[in-house]
Amino acid sequence: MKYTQLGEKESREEEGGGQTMKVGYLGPRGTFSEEASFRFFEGQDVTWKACTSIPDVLYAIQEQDVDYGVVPIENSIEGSVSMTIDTLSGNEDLFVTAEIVMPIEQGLLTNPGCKVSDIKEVWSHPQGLAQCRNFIREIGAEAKTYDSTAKAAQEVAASKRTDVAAIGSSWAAKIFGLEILQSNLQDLTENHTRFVVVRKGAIPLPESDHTMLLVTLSEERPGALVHVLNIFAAFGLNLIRLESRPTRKKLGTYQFFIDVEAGVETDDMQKAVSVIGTFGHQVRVLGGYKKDKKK
Ligand SMILES: O=C(O)C(=O)C[C@]1(C(=O)O)C=C[C@@H](O)C=C1
Repeated sequence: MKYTQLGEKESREEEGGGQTMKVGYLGPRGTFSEEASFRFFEGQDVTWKACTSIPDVLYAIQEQDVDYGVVPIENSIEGSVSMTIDTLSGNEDLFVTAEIVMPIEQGLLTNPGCKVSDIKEVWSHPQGLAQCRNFIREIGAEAKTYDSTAKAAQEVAASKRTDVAAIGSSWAAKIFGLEILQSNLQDLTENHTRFVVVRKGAIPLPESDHTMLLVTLSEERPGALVHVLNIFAAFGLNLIRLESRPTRKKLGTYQFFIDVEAGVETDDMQKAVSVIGTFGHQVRVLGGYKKDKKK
């Protein structure tokens, strides 16, 4: 039996399936999240739900309004998308099943008849603004945040103003009838965002080759984190990401997001999780994925 990247058996017909999947993403139409979702679910029978914010995508999964959600988790220029990792860590039911890596090209989107020198404000998602910090400073514009790059584009179009611009995708420009005054605005040409596909409840992920964990140390003492890291090392497990985030319970206390280069189902991975647990540390498997090598 073959499994999909979502951990489901590939042949739905065999099980009398064939039903449409409902997938949520950050809307409105024209976001990078929409493009990532379309790429990942290409060729599958999907009904789409455009949500108004990243947490809304994750809440829609939790409330079973959608079967899957696609959310950005990390950008090569700006780092983690904290809204995603904090909502994931706060909701025990959410489970990561796949990864999508996509190049991000930010454009300056305006109503027709606009010049760069006219622009007083640029509107975008905080990640879009952060990726283009140098450009915004150079033109001396004020930055205004929106829930998504496409929402900003929609608002620029609705305003009909010629002294504001959105930062977003060429796809959003097309949808909202905007001009692309300048392309590739991001501070560095290498600009990739990692998205994850999330569902409610854990499932087997036999094809995964990476595991995402959330570790909370049993106590704050010298060497506690090193102790956990040594357990991974003892099982020969390579860590590709280690990030601390506030627990949001008490100032100065942290939890650790760890990506391990091993499938969720592998023996070493399961043993490492269990050994870490026996020392009183909390380990939650946030999910797993097959590395997206399309980058
Ligand atoms: O606003 C969008 O278009 C999104 O899909 C969100 C998002 C993000 O949060 O990182 C996705 C990719 C880009 O990095 C910029 C914005």
